[in-house]
Amino acid sequence: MSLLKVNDLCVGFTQYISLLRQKRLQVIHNLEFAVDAGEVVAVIGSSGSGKSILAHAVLGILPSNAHVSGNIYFGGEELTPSRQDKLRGSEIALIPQSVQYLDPLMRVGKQVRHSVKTGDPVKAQRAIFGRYGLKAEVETMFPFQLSGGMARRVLVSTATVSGARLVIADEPTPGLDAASIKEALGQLRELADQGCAVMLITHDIESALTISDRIAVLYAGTTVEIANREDFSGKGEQLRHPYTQALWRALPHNEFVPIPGSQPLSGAVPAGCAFAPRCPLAVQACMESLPQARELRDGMVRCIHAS
Ligand SMILES: Nc1ncnc2c1ncn2[C@@H]1O[C@H](COP(=O)(O)OP(=O)(O)OP(=O)(O)O)[C@@H](O)[C@H]1O
Ligand code: NI
Repeated sequence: MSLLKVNDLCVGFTQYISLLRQKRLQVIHNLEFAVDAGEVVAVIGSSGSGKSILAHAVLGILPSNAHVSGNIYFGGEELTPSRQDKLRGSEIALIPQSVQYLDPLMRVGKQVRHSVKTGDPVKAQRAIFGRYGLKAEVETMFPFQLSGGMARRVLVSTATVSGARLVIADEPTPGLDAASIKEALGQLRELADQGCAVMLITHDIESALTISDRIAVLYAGTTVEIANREDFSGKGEQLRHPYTQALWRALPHNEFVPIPGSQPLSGAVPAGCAFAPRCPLAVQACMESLPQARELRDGMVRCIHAS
């Protein structure tokens, strides 16, 4: 049983076109995701594919005009809004994308202590700073006094001291140099090795592959494939979906061939398989209905051609 399981998730936003007219913008539909204790599962997909919205749906921090359907289970039980409120910041922690999430007016030691749920907060904060190589004087600093790398370590410390069972890292590496990327990813892998479930949201497939056990590939708001790390090898013959194969081939160290066309915008996603207009394998049936999610070779795929 997975610690976190997301089944058939749909998220839409109500938008007002005029004072009296409103419409529903569907940004996630029929999305599947799961992560277990001890695993890192990456969520990859291009900008606008719904990665952050998935994270926010799990955390229960979507804006009030969002409509959510489908099922989210945590520890085998339905993750209701009241459970989300209870578990967020304790059993479920977010490592946010930006260091701007730190309170600019509060000393960072104090911020980290706020997340400690059991035991002595000062002791816990000092121990975690020590583990992440933050010197004793850092606890009295304000966020603006920290380097980018130090600020990120403070964010990871905050998630770690909370004793979370599920850590969601939303784009933890953009703009970092190679050494810092390696460090940030290494910290996530370490959390998983200590028994956490880690959901790693990223654009960067190559980095994701260095630490992830499995990869969920999002396209236009739905999961098109869940693959194992080893499936990303050679020419991508083991990959199940034409989009994942195209992403793999587009990497600089592979064939470096771009995928023609672009991902449809929310609200303009075609019926059927959203990738069909760009897919070399597309046939009439692909345009007609969304392919069922099916298990294939110890993974999942939504494509009628996959075998
Ligand atoms: N509050 C909102 N109201 C309406 N649409 C929204 C809202 N928040 C996000 N969206 C739309 O939902 C879609 C998915 O957004 P999301 O932020 O999850 O993408 P993402 O995959 O995280 O992209 P990125 O890689 O750029 O962070 C986008 O088309 C976005 O414009
Ligand atoms: Ni995002």
